[in-house]
Amino acid sequence: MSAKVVVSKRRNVNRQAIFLITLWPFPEDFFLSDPELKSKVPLEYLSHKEKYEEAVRKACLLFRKVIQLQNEGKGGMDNFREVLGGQLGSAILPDGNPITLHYVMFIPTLMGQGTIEQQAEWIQKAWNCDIIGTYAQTELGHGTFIRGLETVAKYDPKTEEFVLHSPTLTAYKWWPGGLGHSANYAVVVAQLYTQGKCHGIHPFVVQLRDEETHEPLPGIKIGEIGCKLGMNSTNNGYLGFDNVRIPRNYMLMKNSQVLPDGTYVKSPSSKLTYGTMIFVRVVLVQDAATYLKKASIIATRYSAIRHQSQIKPDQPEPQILDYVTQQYKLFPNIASCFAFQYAATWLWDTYNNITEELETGQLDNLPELHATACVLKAVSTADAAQGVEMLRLACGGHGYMTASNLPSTYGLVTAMCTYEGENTVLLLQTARFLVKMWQNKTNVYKLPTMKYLATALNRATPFEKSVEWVIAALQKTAAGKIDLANRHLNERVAKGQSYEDAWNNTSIELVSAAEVHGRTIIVEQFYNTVQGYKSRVSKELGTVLEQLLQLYAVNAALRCTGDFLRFTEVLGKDITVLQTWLEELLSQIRPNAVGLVDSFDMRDEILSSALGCYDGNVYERLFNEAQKSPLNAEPVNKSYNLYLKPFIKAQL
Ligand SMILES: Cc1cc2nc3c(=O)[nH]c(=O)nc-3n(C[C@H](O)[C@H](O)[C@H](O)COP(=O)(O)OP(=O)(O)OC[C@H]3O[C@@H](n4cnc5c(N)ncnc54)[C@H](O)[C@@H]3O)c2cc1C
Repeated sequence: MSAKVVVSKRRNVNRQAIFLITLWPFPEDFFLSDPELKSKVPLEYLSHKEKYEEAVRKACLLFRKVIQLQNEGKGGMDNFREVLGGQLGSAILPDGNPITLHYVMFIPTLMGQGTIEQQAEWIQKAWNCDIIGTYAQTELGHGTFIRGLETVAKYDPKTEEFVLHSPTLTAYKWWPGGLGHSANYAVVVAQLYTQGKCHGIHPFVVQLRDEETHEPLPGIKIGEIGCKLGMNSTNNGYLGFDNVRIPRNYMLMKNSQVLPDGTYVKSPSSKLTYGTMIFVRVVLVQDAATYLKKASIIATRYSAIRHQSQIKPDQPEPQILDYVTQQYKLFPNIASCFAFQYAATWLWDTYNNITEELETGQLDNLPELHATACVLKAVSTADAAQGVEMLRLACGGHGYMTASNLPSTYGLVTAMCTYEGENTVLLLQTARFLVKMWQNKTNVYKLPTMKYLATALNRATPFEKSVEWVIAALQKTAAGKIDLANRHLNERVAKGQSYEDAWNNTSIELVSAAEVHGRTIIVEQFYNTVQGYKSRVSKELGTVLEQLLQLYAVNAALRCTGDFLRFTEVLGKDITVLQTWLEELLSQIRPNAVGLVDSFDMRDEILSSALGCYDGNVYERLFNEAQKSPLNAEPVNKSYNLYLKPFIKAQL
């Protein structure tokens, strides 16, 4: 039953060089060679409960090993990032990790919003995993509109305690990862009342379960929310409070405070509370790149193995990779992997620089960072989700198999479009900042990602076949769309609509303007990165990176031809040139396609895909995976005698 095939045409790319550009070293073997981190039965054959129990077992072992590495001085925070992210993390826990929120949200919120004393009290315990936390913000009735949250924290100066209460069913917390049965603490976001006045939402540390028995504490109503499209081991939970009392100093008070007598002291800037959310959005851009890389490797390698139909009647079936429509499904996604990777790296550096400024009280660049993180999170996760689905379709029927790992990768990636800010809502937030900047253009000159707005609209952009032209045309289009949306907004207000109604009525255009702005940033960062690399890498590698950059740019241009025709000098004949350019690039990239995805350097254990393995033994692996179905453990299933036989043999 062997169908040994060697994936061809791997030689043309300097694999090592791209690897150095895109990844950092990590002791994967330490994790992947541990038999205890492998599942004995494929997860899909377990019950919901068994899946959760298996995920907790593995998650505990995983973090124990990370802590062991830390104690041995091998690696730092990167180790956590790796086991929580889309590579090793999703390989070992393909349906989600019930402890992720502890590291991704609970600890960062303590660090970002706790006072020095609160950090001293909580962070060591959290790092040691003496307590396991989650972040409980979303409620059954409200997610996006956090000001509408209903959970109440009322201060009682007599006992110096807050009383947490869920006044309605819709006030129940709903969604937090690990909340169901894993965490024993949570940062809970609730409406703060003191001295008879509501001061809006604030974060509180709340103990949910007994530290020994893990039983829910009195007044805590807690459970898991049930099955989802994906991430079925993340143990997303619900939580209600029945007048639960916590000490005053359990409110995280780095920014706002409640004094013992109940006096409320306001935060110097409401923007300071954005920190954790921005951090996670920045990280998600990297995750979008990682998941898309995974799907691109699987689909591209499979396309080199799969032979189907005929291009010419007298010739053998070609590799499906030779069909141009197949190349169009695969290669723009490969280019997107590079684009998102470079955008993620740039955003991470920007985030770190601005966070350092915040520490010195300098808040000037925070709104731009917020707007940029919103738009990049929205565009990269939406494109990655669409890309993974496209890559799944590119694998035909076998892409629909769980064994391809494409369905569960889609489950993980599409969730990112919703959590940490639903994408449309994030685009509207960026649009709000763009409109503000547009209305006061003198400010725009100072902002690195938006200074183009000051001049783009009036700049001539005669068509030429170059990435520089695509960037200029995208900038002009973004500026044109913001200008038009702003005009329509003002016209609606002039006709008597309230600003809020006018905003809502203009929101399709606003979202679209923000999206083009995001694409402009991504192409620009890709361009800057490739220019920077050119002098440092071999000529051949420089050429391949340039081809990928061009492909990403021309594809971005072709995705908005309608807008280009409206807002730039481009003509119908120029679109034909763009189309031909795209086709030329597909054929130039074809010989390097497999080498390029190999350069992402993901091990077979991380891909977890019968279709994507390095050796190309697709059919053998698919067949072996099928043997793991519990139905194949016996030749005749009992349902035959119980139902099928009586049905077939029935004398009607
Ligand atoms: C897998 C997963 C994990 C999660 N983990 C956590 C967690 O750990 N902790 C936590 O607290 N929460 C968590 N969440 C919740 C998540 O943060 C929310 O689902 C998300 O913020 C979206 O809010 P929502 O569900 O209320 O959607 P809604 O806001 O109800 O969105 C529904 C629709 O309404 C639209 N809409 C809403 N507001 C506007 C507006 N102002 N303008 C235009 N359109 C609008 C949206 O675009 C969308 O199309 C998780 C969610 C998922 C799916």
